[in-house]
Amino acid sequence: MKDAWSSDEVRKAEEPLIAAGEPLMARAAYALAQTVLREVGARPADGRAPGYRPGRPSGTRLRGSLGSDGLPGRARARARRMAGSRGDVRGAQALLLVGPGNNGGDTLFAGAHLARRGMRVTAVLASTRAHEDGLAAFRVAGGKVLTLADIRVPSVVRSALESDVILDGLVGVGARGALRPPAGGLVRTLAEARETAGERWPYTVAVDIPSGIGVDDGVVLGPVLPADRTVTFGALKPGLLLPPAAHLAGEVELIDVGFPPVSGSEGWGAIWGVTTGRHAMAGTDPAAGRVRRVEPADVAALWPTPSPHDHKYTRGVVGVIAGTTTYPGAAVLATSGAVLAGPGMVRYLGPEAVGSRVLLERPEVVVTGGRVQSWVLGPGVPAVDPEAGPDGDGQARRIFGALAAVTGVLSEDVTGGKMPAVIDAGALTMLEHRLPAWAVLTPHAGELAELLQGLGHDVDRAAVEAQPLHWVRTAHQATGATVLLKGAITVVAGPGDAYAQADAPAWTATAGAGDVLAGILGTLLAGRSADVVEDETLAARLAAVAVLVHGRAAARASAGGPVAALEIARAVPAVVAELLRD
Ligand SMILES: NC(=O)C1=CN([C@@H]2O[C@H](COP(=O)(O)OP(=O)(O)OC[C@H]3O[C@@H](n4cnc5c(N)ncnc54)[C@H](O)[C@@H]3O)[C@@H](O)[C@H]2O)[C@@H](O)CC1
Ligand SMILES: Nc1ncnc2c1ncn2[C@@H]1O[C@H](COP(=O)(O)OP(=O)(O)O)[C@@H](O)[C@H]1O
Ligand SMILES: [K+]
Repeated sequence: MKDAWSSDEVRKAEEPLIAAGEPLMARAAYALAQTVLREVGARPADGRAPGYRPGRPSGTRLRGSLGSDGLPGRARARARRMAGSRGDVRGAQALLLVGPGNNGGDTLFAGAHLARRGMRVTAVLASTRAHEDGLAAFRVAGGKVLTLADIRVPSVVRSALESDVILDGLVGVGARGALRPPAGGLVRTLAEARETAGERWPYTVAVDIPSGIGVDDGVVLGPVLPADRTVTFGALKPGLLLPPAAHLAGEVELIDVGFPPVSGSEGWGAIWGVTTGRHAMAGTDPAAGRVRRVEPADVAALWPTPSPHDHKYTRGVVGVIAGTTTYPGAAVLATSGAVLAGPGMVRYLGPEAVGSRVLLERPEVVVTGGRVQSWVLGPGVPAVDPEAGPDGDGQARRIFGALAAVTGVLSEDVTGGKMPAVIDAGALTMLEHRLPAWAVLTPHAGELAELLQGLGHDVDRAAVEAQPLHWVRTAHQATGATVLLKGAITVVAGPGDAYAQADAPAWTATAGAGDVLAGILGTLLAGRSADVVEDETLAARLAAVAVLVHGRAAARASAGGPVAALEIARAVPAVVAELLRD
């Protein structure tokens, strides 16, 4: 599990370490410089750093821990390797964008390392203030210092285009709001120049965060220079995991500067004396949990893996109400996703003609009613038209019945107990009662905007995409349900922690992929139905696991090319097997 720390949390972690005289900035700057030396040293003969591809997906890679001398272990090993190819970086050019705070300080100290290794390094100070010791060290090492006030933006752009690498050290966790002038104007112009330059633009490294992103909520309120790599210190920040900001961070490299290790809420509680697992944090709601990302290594502990004592009914039965005679494909895709994620059984409820098509693809599906341990409601079922009333071959009527069980309107004697559910597509327009956290809404941005409009919020698709965490949390609070907002980075929030998953290739944006996801999640909820009802934070975690498995299945089926939704479902068993084995 990857955990992001809010800017306040980072400060609280730094305070005692700084008070104890730990050289945090020296470690940060050293590791940053090693990264730059590695990237510049590996550049091809044409002078461009490798790996720059506009729009390539972001990922997160963790660095090694600190060595006994307080320096990051792997970075040290790299430094020795670099010594053999020292000439590689000599004469290469670096441009530093330097702000007034410690983020600028990190950048100046890193620039001093680069200059000592023979690089030609220029720092552009965006403010009248700069980190004094950093500036002194940079000057002593032979770095050239310019101020934005003296040289003006067009000359910085020219200098950028002549450089091999740019370091963005304007603001870090001390940032508040969009970048203000003159830094804002500089970054806007550089971002435009990058668009024009394409592949000719130098390798760009963001120091701690890309300056201008919302550190704690991932919003992008103004200009940001997209980075190829972000070297972040101590802990990940929510804005490096959350859309839209995470799309601007490139590859994220986490440098251990000596913060205490944290794994999950327990470790966190131990550090801060918090025992509830809930804590003031990132994002917009101080009562909400942290921002996290489920990783492949987390899946085995959460996946409902059968034991020798199980039979099909103990493993969980998924009930799918999806598809109509007009949209039969969604029924095939949702049941396929459910079956191939490995439940005890899948029941399908719907028009006979659709059931027959489901059976052609998946003969394992049972097309009669009966007890289920989770519902998958709505894929391929049209939105309810208030004028015309329920329709869709009786699917809306069936969904209203299932929702009555999920919301607790029907007595448990009738329903057989509390019932988790995936509520997708047309079923999102049929919500009449408050939902439990073990009901998971799975809208895309347009559907979430419509849902929120129905709840009285003035919001459209673009607004949801601009502030996904905020609106997902708002929808959770308004409905009670766990909410999963689908996208290139899928955001999930329920009671407690939120999750931001970036597992799928862009080819996944294809009709029917969401239906498969609904089926996979249905199987997870059925397999762990008792647990999700017991622990109201579990549905969000399982939803994040479903997104991870779905994304990896899409990547496997795509193999870098186009992918059809049914092929995503077909790739699920191999992906799950691999995740359970590792
Ligand atoms: N505290 C420490 O010892 C360490 C801090 N570290 C670095 O220090 C950074 C935090 O440093 P600071 O707290 O000094 O803050 P920053 O350097 O992130 O930024 C604060 C400065 O930027 C200005 N600023 C804030 N918002 C702005 C905006 N929207 N537009 C333009 N200017 C804006 C502020 O007026 C202030 O002068 C981290 O991100 C990290 O890079 C690292 O060196 C690790 C150790
Ligand atoms: N740019 C993208 N990159 C990766 N995955 C994406 C992207 N856009 C959408 N997705 C994923 O594709 C799926 C599309 O689902 P959805 O919009 O519900 O389509 P449908 O209703 O046709 O099944 C979701 O899992 C979503 O997270
Ligand atoms: K920065």
